[in-house]
Amino acid sequence: MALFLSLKACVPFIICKASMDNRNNGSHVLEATYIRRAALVADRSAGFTSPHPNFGCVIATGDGNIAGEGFLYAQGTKPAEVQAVEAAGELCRGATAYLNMEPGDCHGDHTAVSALVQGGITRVVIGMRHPLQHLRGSAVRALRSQGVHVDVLGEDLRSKLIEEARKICFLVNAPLICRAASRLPFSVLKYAMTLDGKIAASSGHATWISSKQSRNLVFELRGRSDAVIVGGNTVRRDNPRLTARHGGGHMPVRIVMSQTLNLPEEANLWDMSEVSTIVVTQRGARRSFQKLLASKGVEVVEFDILNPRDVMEYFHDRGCLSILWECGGTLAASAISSGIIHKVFAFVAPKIIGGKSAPSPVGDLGMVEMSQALNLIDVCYEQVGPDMLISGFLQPLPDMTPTIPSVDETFAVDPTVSPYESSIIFFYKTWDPYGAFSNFSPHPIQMPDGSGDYVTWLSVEHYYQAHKFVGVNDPLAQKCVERIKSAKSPEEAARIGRSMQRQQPHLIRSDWDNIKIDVMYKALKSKFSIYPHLNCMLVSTAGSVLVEASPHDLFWGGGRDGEGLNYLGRLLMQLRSEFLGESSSSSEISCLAV
Ligand SMILES: NC(=O)C1=CN([C@@H]2O[C@H](COP(=O)(O)OP(=O)(O)OC[C@H]3O[C@@H](n4cnc5c(N)ncnc54)[C@H](OP(=O)(O)O)[C@@H]3O)[C@@H](O)[C@H]2O)C=CC1
Ligand SMILES: Nc1c(N[C@@H]2O[C@H](COP(=O)(O)O)[C@@H](O)[C@H]2O)[nH]c(=O)[nH]c1=O
Repeated sequence: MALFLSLKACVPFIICKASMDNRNNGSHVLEATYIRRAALVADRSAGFTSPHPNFGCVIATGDGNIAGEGFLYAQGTKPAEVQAVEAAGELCRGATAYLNMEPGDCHGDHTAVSALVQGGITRVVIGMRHPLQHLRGSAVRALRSQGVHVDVLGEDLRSKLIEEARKICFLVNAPLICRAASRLPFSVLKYAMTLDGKIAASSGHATWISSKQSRNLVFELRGRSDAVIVGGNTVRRDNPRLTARHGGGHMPVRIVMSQTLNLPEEANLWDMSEVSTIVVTQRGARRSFQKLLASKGVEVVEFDILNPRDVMEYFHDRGCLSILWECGGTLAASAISSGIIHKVFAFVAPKIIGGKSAPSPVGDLGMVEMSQALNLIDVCYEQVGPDMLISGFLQPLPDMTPTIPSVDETFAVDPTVSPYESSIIFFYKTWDPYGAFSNFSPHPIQMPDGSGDYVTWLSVEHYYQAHKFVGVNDPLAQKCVERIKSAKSPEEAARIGRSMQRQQPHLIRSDWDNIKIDVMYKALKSKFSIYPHLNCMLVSTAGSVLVEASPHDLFWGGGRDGEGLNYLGRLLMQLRSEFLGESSSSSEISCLAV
């Protein structure tokens, strides 16, 4: 089938036994191979069951053999991980489990996690985190807390091969990702056209443009969808059945969009014996015809203004993950203009029909220059019988990588940030728009000293640097504290602190690595509590990810390419959350500690 074909093109069918050496040579051959396989395995239920989150699990032993596999057949059936562990039996001990997606602990019972832990799996490699916010990160945390080593692609493992494998994981769960990110079902526009770009002759006759092989593939595409949708004119012209005759099991619901309800009284789509049909229409349209449809068992849903976006939002709320649009060019143009089409499958038949008025796949989009054309992304070309299938995305799948690399989830630190949040506020130099977030900003703070008296520090940086040496029983360390405290500028304080740390590492307090986050947190809390305008500025960024754009500080900053841990940004987000009254317990602070 089409999506499947695209996957097949990317994934070797026969996964060879890969040697363990591959794992250590940095190229991630083994990880990429087995994750791709897990994604393919995850895809096996497609067409048989209603679209659902696709999970696959592959268990590989230390010598590179596959010991067990499993996939989630349908919601509510045995999890992929449980099946794979059962299949692998004793071979699970010390083995690695490859999962295309983080298990979704929907019911709080951690079935998948428990199966892996009890089976004796010591390492889990995960293709992508769960896209649903309330499940995201939960299984990763649970596995790690039980001593299982977890590597998430794109976070803990990065390379070209890993990127390609991740992409396949995204493809396998594209509908879920879209649904989670946009609250719309994943919409695929499919059409068959002649080589001269017509979807019918000028008479409207269209059977058939594409070959039998292509049409069989369309049945499979339908089987992978929750619903197939056409416009009123296609019903009038083609009298389609829109059933999935692919020998699978799943049949999509059929949806007709018609404003006028000027539809035939007898039509294949009103035959509800195999599968049901829903007609969506404009409020008040042809009430008598609505009654006729109702008498045949066809559900009619009225919209105030019938447009593709409202219809898709409605079907999202009815639980649809994926919709196949098989309409003509009029409705296709309207759907594309509304921005709800994610992917296109175009079957191009080597035929020429001509005809000035013969319809084309997409009607008017209001574009006048080629520079306005929509460019497809991740385009695949596959030959299907005599036809060529060209597929690609009209909009990129939302990136599931945490916006900042995280030991834990940003969301856990600050619930105002959505995992799909694209808005990032970078700060670094004090003169930048959000420069006041920098520790070098000239905002003195008052902090209690050892005896509880409040002492003024010229900046957060002064306080932080000095505390590397506070409490160390050495006169030189005490001298360092004084020197840093009286440094004229934050830069000077940083310079003294860093050079003393390099030159005299024995002067650094022994617990520094454990307490440095807490030291910074206290200083920041003071700064953003003392200055109301700073507090307002911080709170005003709610919902955005804060990243200290330091290219070289990979602990406090985000690094040049996002490789830094961005602890300063995280602490600020945590503080922001606290100021906003969001719950943020002290345990969250300690969970930030590396
Ligand atoms: N080769 C192929 O892949 C395909 C070919 N075809 C061919 O295409 C031709 C029909 O194309 P076309 O007329 O474009 O048919 P469409 O399937 O695009 O139907 C258009 C109709 O959709 C309804 N509609 C409801 N809401 C909207 C909206 N917001 N925007 C636009 N339309 C809306 C209207 O129905 P109403 O008038 O009832 O209110 C409108 O007339 C036929 O000849 C058919 O054989 C069709 C599908 C696929
Ligand atoms: N003509 C044409 C297609 N047309 C689409 O298929 C519908 C008919 O489906 P069914 O009645 O179930 O066989 C029709 O209304 C239109 O949506 N599809 C294709 O793959 N290739 C073709 O050449």
